[in-house]
Amino acid sequence: MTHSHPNSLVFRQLSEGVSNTYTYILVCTASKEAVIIDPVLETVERDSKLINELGVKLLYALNTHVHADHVTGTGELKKRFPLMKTVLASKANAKSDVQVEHGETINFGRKSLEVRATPGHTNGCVTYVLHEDRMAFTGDALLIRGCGRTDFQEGSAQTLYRSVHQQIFSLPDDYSLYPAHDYKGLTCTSVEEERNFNPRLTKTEDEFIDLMNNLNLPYPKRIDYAMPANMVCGIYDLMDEKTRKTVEQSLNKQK
Ligand SMILES: N[C@@H](CCC(=O)N[C@@H](CSS)C(=O)NCC(=O)O)C(=O)O
Repeated sequence: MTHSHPNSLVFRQLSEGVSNTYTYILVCTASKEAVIIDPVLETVERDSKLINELGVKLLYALNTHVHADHVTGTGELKKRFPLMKTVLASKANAKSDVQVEHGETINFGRKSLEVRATPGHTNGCVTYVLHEDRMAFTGDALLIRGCGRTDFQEGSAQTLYRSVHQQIFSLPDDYSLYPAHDYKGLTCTSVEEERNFNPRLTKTEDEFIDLMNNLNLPYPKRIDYAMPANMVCGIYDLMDEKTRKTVEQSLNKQK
């Protein structure tokens, strides 16, 4: 891994094409300590290879929330990097090594991610803010020109609207925003762009609630096994037998 400045960051945005999920790897170059955000089960092999090639020490695998559309890669990553800790918000009421609260930080080397609670898509959704590099990882709370749906997993349009306005749009204009998904090939946005051009979040709160309550989206195809699997961070040994078998079958089908 090459780097020019002791405080610099190595940053990788990785995509998974079936669920259109983005995974992020962040490395503090001074210490070579790293975190991964929202890894996906199907791409664990690829991500592990990259982590090894970069020669870094993976400290944490952070899930921005309990995903409903894909199985997290954190369980399989833990087998490959046994010292790594899984992280979820305590509000997710799930099993993880570390449970974070609003206002806490996750530290790797000289870098520090601030945890901001951004519920609404789910109760346990958080946004991770890396102030020194002017970046935030918004999970499904804020998507590029969109936002996470609010019709299951304790979703609430009013809560989401307030989360985005109070916790994400309150960041400086030039902060780059990285979502957990994009369905149109876009990769990154900024606070200023979303404050001006997000077709949902520029509406009034009442208009937003009305719009979100009438999206009528089909349920994610994998929700029935992805949610219970993600409630235990994708760790096979902690899954009930039916969930574990379904996860294994779905993985084998894709090989
Ligand atoms: N078709 C996909 C699910 C697509 C979907 O519902 N995406 C979620 C985020 S993952 S739960 C979402 O919030 N979308 C917002 C929107 O406006 O579409 C599947 O079957 O997995």
